[in-house]
Amino acid sequence: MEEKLPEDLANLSELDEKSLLEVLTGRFTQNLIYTYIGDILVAINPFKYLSIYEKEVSQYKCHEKKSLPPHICAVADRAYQSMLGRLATGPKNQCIVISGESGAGKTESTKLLLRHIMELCKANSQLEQQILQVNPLLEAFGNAQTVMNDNSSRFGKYIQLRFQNSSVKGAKINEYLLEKSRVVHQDEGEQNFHIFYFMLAGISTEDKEIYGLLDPTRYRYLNGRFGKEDMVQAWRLKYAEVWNAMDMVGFEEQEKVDMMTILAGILSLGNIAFETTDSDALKVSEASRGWLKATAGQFGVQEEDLLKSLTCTTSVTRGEAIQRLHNQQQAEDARDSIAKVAYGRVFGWIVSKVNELLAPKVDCDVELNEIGILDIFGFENFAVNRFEQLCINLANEQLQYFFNHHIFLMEQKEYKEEGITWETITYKDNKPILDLFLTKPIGILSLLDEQSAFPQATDRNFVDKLNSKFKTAPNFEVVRNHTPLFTIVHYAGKVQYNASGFLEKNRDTIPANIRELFINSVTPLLSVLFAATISRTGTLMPRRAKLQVADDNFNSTRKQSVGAQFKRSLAVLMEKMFAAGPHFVRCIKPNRSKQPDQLDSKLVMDQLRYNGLMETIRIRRDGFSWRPKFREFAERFVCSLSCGIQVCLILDCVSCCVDYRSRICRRRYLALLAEIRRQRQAQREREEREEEEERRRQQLEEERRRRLELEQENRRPASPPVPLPRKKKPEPRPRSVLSTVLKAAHLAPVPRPRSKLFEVCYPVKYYTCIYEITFST
Ligand SMILES: Nc1ncnc2c1ncn2[C@@H]1O[C@H](COP(=O)(O)OP(=O)(O)OP(=O)(O)O)[C@@H](O)[C@H]1O
Repeated sequence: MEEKLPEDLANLSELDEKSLLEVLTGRFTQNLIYTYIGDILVAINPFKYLSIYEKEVSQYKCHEKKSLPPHICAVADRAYQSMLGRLATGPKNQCIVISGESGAGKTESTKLLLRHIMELCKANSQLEQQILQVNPLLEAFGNAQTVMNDNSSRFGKYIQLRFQNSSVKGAKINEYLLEKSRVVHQDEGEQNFHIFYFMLAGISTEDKEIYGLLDPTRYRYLNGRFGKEDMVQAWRLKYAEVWNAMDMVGFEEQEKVDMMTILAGILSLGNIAFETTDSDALKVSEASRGWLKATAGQFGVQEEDLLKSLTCTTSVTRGEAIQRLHNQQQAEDARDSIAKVAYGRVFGWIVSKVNELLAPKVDCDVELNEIGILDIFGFENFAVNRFEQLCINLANEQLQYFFNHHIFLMEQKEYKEEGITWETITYKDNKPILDLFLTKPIGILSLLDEQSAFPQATDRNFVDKLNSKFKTAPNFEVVRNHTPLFTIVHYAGKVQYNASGFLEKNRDTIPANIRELFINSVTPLLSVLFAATISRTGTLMPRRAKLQVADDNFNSTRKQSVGAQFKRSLAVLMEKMFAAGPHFVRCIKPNRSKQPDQLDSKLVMDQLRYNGLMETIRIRRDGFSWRPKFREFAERFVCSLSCGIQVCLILDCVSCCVDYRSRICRRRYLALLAEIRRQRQAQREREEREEEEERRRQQLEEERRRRLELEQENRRPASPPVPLPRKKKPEPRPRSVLSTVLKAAHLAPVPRPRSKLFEVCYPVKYYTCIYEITFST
């Protein structure tokens, strides 16, 4: 019989790495890939089909956490119910953060979450189908085969699902940092973006001719390699799926044709090679003359203009156009940067089209709640780490900070507020690393921007600046080398960065002559893409092209650097996430060879360690890891009392710490009652005093009136009048009994609309639950 292993690591009796691994390995062997740490889900990638996503997932609907085995659908259910306000009160918007290294299963988890949320809101309308079906399109253009993962997302995404009450009304996709450099270069064992292979495999012979496509092995940007027949067959099916998705998203025929033509143009462009002549001039090699002609045709521009934009740069200084001839390296860089920009813009445009389609069609005054799902690249540490890795690792630092904030800071703050004796848990606070990156004016990104603004500055200058500013910083290490290297000690380990190309990638400018060339292209989509502006967060904003000349605003407005755009987009993302109720899924990769039923203990332990999961287990184990639903909790522990004011107070009695908690609870409750009684007694006494004084005043008034009458009758001069006692100013009343009581009990009132029967509900934050006290008078 199979051993019953704990479903929640917070319940482990022994907390050491050995027992932790034993439980995870044991569960993995039994195909139990999901395990809880309190309310956090750990998911180990099975690398094989499991039948746990079939009919039984329908049980994960308003389910009690303890009644069903841990599952990704439980996270979807919890987020959905919280968004509807059916669980403990808190922010209505929810966010699910999925993290893990490449190939750990983030994207699969995202798809499962989306699918289950659609299931929960009984989605079968067109919109819900569209939300699920845009995935193949995004994956085709944004994913690629890497050594870590055959279907690796080469961009980060935050999907915001928007709901009106329980039904989904729209969605928005925010994309982050598409790895554009993959278009022109892939490391050994890796491929270009899927779409190139899908297109070459799936396109008909007739269309191949129309788009000017040749044998796939002839393209340098594909490393001259293509797939075996079974692979090609799978790509063919994928191509049909992408084409369907484009129809469904609402791409016009012309747009689809243009898109394919641009992709074909990118492939041809990659084959243009340059050589120097005897006179040191640069020219396109004889062998690639045909490729130049093909590219110009596919991009809808003149061949000579394309050649000029590759071999020289034109800049305008004081009204005078100055031409600078490129050397061979510069011409190759210009070629590659056109390919990267064109591809990046096609991708940005697809995302904007998808967002247009999925935008909520409701009045703007309708309040929509949101569930956001963040699927973003994991921490990266390669043999050579470049600008892209720096940005990716910065994003991961930011996410780790968000995780720490919720799991350690907020949790321990709450215990402190509740007066629970608590041994502080130390954890790796990565705020200093974030400061190292983001502080103005001397954070790494600010210094990079500063150097990028100097045309003469080099990557070496940038690293020298870093060395001089941060040589004593604890998370920075100077590397003495002729290549511009530096090391950052990240939360997940040391990463050495090679700064070659940092300034150019950060500037990411398109020379004005290239932009002008493409704006004037006869391929309408290309023209729109190059006329588009880029928002401060790096989002492409397509607009109608000006067909004659590039508009000068582009050059005059200060373009944001890639680093600044990324920093801003992270800040916007964090703002949204900090305002939402968080849910965490930590994906773990069991082995590097992507094999089922194999678990490499060291690899798993490393991931647990750098994700901070050991500390998380401790805090969840020693703390209050179980946060029951309000209804579930109320059914078990409700008690009702009444005494003049009806007080319905629901007390917390979770099995652990029961005595301690109930004593504290009772003490507070008695103090609350005593305060109510004291206030009422004081009020009664005050009213009695006021009544007595009023009676005395009326008596004196009566006496005085009678004396005056008597004096008038006797026609004698009146004696001096008896002064009337002054009407006393009423004693200041307390604001109200309730407000004083609530103040004494440290509670905050929540205003509710007044009704005939005055009723106010007060949320009482107590340990890990939110309760309601209802006072009715
Ligand atoms: N729950 C699962 N069941 C079966 N297979 C899975 C599951 N999760 C992941 N896989 C397998 O692992 C592969 C990698 O997963 P996925 O693409 O989700 O990783 P990732 O963390 O998103 O990686 P990257 O950061 O590179 O995009 C999938 O293509 C799939 O084959």
